Amino acid sequence: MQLRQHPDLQIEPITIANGALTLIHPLLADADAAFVLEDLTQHLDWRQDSLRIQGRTIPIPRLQAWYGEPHCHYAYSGLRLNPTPFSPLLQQLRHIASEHAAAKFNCALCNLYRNGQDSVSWHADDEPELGPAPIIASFSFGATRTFQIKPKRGGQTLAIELLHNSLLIMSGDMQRHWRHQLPKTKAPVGPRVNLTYRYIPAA
Ligand SMILES: O=C(O)CCC(=O)C(=O)O
Ligand SMILES: [Fe+2]
Repeated sequence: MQLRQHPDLQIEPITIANGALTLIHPLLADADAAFVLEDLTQHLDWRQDSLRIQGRTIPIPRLQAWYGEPHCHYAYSGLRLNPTPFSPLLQQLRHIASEHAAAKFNCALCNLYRNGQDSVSWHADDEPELGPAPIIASFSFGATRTFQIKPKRGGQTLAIELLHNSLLIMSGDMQRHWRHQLPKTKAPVGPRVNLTYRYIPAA
């Protein structure tokens, strides 16, 4: 299936100091976005990973999957993930991400937030293998969740609502100067799929 762009696609630059953020919504034609949500929820290689913290094994509060080219090993908080090759659908989304971000991508970290108790805590995607100023293209499908960012050196937290069928592009010095998180919520929310496309050069 060939994904179609939404006829009312809007591109909104979000001004922040020391970094760049662009939010695109609505991204895909409504029926295509519904198909993508269903397909990714059903068919990605979702895994429950755990972290070892002070000798204890803690399941991370979301399911994850790691896709990309064979050299794209990804070390994340003590996990080392081997990539699954992109499916045709993930290839198409990679292409859409590349067009909007004017950048190439060769891997994608996928997150499934099953409900409001799933989350990702404060971090920056500043691993050395991503380079000094990584461009990250982050798709959202499913439940609306709040994405928060705050400057590493302290200051106010900003909140951005990530709606179904949106694409958030983080670039410039964003990962160097800011952290981000997706907090838990007590509100009753359904599942949300997030895909973050990244680029890791071959060694
Ligand atoms: O779910 C999101 O919108 C953010 C995910 C994220 O920050 C990450 O995977 O690095
Ligand atoms: Fe992140």
